[in-house]
Amino acid sequence: MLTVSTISRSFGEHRVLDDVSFEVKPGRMTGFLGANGSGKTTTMRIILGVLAANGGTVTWHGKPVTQPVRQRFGYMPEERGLYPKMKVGEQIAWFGQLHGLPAERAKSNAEHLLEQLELGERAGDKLEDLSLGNQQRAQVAAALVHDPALLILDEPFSGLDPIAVDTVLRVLRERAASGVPVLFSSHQLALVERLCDDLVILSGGRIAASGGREELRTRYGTVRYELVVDSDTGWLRDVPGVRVVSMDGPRAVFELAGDNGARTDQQVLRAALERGEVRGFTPVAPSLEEIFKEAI
Ligand SMILES: Nc1ncnc2c1ncn2[C@@H]1O[C@H](COP(=O)(O)OP(=O)(O)OP(=O)(O)O)[C@@H](O)[C@H]1O
Repeated sequence: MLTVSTISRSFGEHRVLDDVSFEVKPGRMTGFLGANGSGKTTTMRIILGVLAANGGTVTWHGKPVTQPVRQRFGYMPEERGLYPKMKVGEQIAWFGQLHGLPAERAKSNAEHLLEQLELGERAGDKLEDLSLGNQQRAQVAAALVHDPALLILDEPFSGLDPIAVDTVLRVLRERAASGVPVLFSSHQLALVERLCDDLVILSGGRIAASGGREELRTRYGTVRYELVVDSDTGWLRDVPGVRVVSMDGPRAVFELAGDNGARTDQQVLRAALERGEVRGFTPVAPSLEEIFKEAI
């Protein structure tokens, strides 16, 4: 497990990170969210030792992160760092060797990864001859080629089409399932919602929220209910304590005012049944977008 404890960092007078603590757990995909400039990349650089913290610690399985430990981390930086003129396959294998793999193993890992990322046929091409999306897949391969014990990925899905997102996602999930903690930043909330187990949300350099996705759903965001009846739902507007979010004939989405929702939702259901047939009555969990807006 990676543990970030009370790290802080300033650039001049600007305090960019303030008392940031969170964990990245084995076998889990952790989404790292925050508005532009909230400090995600700075945090990742500190984890990787590219940048020093002004205070706080980063530990791996409870011990300080030393250079040999860091060598086993996989990092996809924000500023993509592959060589445009070098052939993709050779380049990925070379990155494996840089991280300490023997040449043969680096080569076979590179071949396997490029196949998995559906880039196998482009292994002999120069990086600059690939489309931007395919270059991005090659970046993912470079971060994974040495079978890292931890993965830190800065915006791995930006600029990928939906098919490529699924391909990269499959590869990352496989690594997570084998026990590797994965931390990735993204601005694509719908995507994060679909694929992460845990979330860390930064706001202005501080932790705004962190924890399991489902746990955050119950902690943040207001539960809504969807009611579907045979006739019209217009009467809902006159029920005290009910705030209608949207209404379309027989279908309405509403929230309950106050914290006594458990009883009141049943009262609304009974009121609906008194008026006729009820076809659906379902709590609607808040979306990650709602959680994000509420947390920051
Ligand atoms: N080397 C630096 N010198 C001065 N300021 C810096 C430096 N690196 C980062 N910053 C500042 O720190 C703040 C946080 O930047 P950071 O790149 O960590 O944010 P981010 O959450 O990754 O943003 P984005 O989502 O836009 O990538 C920004 O205000 C940025 O300008």
